[in-house]
Amino acid sequence: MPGLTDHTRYTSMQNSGINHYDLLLATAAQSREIDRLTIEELGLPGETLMEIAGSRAADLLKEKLIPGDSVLFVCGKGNNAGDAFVIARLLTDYGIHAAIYPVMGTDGFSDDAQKNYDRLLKLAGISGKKIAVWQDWQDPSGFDLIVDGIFGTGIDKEVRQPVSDIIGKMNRSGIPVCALDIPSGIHCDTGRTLGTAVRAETTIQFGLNKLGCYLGDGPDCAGTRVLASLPFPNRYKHSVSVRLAEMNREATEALLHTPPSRRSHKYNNGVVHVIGGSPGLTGAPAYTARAAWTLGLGAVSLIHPAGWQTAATLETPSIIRYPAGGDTDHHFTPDHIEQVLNTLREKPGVAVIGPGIGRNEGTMAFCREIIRRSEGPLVIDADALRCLAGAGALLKERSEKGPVVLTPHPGELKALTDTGSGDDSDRLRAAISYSESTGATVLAKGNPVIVHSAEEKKTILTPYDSTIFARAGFGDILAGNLAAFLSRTSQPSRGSEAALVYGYHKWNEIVSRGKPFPEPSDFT
Ligand SMILES: NC(=O)C1=CN([C@@H]2O[C@H](COP(=O)(O)OP(=O)(O)OC[C@H]3O[C@@H](n4cnc5c(N)ncnc54)[C@H](O)[C@@H]3O)[C@@H](O)[C@H]2O)[C@@H](O)CC1
Ligand SMILES: Nc1ncnc2c1ncn2[C@@H]1O[C@H](COP(=O)(O)OP(=O)(O)O)[C@@H](O)[C@H]1O
Ligand SMILES: [K+]
Repeated sequence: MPGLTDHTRYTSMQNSGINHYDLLLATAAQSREIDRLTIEELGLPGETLMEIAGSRAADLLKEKLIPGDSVLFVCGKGNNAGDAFVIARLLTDYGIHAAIYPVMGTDGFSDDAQKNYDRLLKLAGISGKKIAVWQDWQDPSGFDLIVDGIFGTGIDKEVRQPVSDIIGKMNRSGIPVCALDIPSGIHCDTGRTLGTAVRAETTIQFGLNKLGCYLGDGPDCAGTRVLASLPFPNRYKHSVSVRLAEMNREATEALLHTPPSRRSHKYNNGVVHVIGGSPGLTGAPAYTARAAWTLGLGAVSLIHPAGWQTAATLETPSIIRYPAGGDTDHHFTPDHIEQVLNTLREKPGVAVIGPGIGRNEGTMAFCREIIRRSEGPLVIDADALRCLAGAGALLKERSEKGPVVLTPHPGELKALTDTGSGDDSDRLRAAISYSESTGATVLAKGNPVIVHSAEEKKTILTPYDSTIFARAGFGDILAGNLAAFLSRTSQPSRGSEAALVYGYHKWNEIVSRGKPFPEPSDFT
């Protein structure tokens, strides 16, 4: 068999006909509760769900396997093993040579796993097909695929011997692994490795995407992620509040063509003001302003300390400059507050504060006052985020006046929220709790990017590798793009999602034009 190396089918399955529910990312408890409701309230037996899950997965695998191929099923004792037994039965009937390795023995299977183990052996009996049941690990060379049915969402402690040893052998075998639901050893809620974890080429998730396949070690261990649908009523999925960003380019760009609305509030939506700059950091606010301008706004202004005027590399004459203070002012200080607030009031729009602004003490005091006294949509980026340490109350008050989006990278998020180790799961928790306590939307940069809007009670994760943007200047571009999108929508999470998705498609467009490593200036 050719192996599961051709990912196009999986990828296209993931991208085609996406509906909102296919983007949800569930925790283990949410998965269990949705299972429970479907079984107990709707009355669809768990055994039926397992049959559907197994048959969806078998159909996917049949596209990659031909009769005569050999598949090793490595199984635990829970329902994840039950799924594997269903697949083994269906593939055996299709002409695959199956071997089963129950790594923890054959006693104590869950009820549904036991039923399907018995059915598998019965099928072998009635059809005269031989199914090898391994007692110990054997040399797997000669197998075309290993199916990982050891642990699914039910893992609750570190993987120990002998299972950890077997996982190591699976990983070193060189044979492609297809994980069922989640790679065994990955925690469903955090993506953390519980001692050791399967490294799969493909992961077939059942019913709902699993949060752990998108956080921490999850993406590396899961490989290509596929969703096989189960008949869980959508009504039961409403408890899941985390989802993937919708990578729809057309819808994203259409938002840019939404005319500045004269909706509820008085702000002119076609205007962005960028407040930033300090010695040595003149490029950052220029990038931000240009990134906003290229998205078709009515007006973009750059408000900067007057002292660095001559050093600025702006190159876009349409961007209006507002030098603050006099020629000897190289940093923003509290002396500039009234002048800057007057500029913001003259032409209401979206303000971005922070690119290249520096961390000088006077500048921090300036930032706090601008944040406190400005009105309307506000993006707080880069060093301006540092002025918020211990100023949650200020932010809370400000968020009541208009949407505020913070764009911390992991270091800034840590400083803001005092989180622990700072892995993805910590970032997720920190972004949600800081947003909830302050009312601001948090766009936590990193891989994945995590957006949480307290106002909309939504959390969004990027589904692509965002490390492509880990080059100096892309944070500034994102801040400008974000401000432009916020000028077109009153929903901060929608504006944030759109800015991220826009950047991703723009990146691919530049790469497809023959430039392998796009740079920030390509976005302006
Ligand atoms: N019930 C349902 O409606 C469905 C469940 N499905 C499958 O069921 C899976 C969840 O099944 P389960 O809840 O039975 O859990 P798992 O199959 O993930 O396995 C949990 C079992 O392993 C044991 N265990 C957990 N951590 C361990 C460790 N570190 N070392 C040794 N043993 C450990 C537990 O005590 C339990 O017996 C899903 O991931 C999915 O694959 C699917 O069949 C779809 C439908
Ligand atoms: N379109 C995008 N999609 C996903 N992530 C993005 C995008 N644009 C920027 N980023 C994130 O922003 C980070 C860069 O911002 P930052 O670390 O503040 O750097 P800088 O200030 O040097 O520009 C990237 O590592 C990435 O996490
Ligand atoms: K698994």
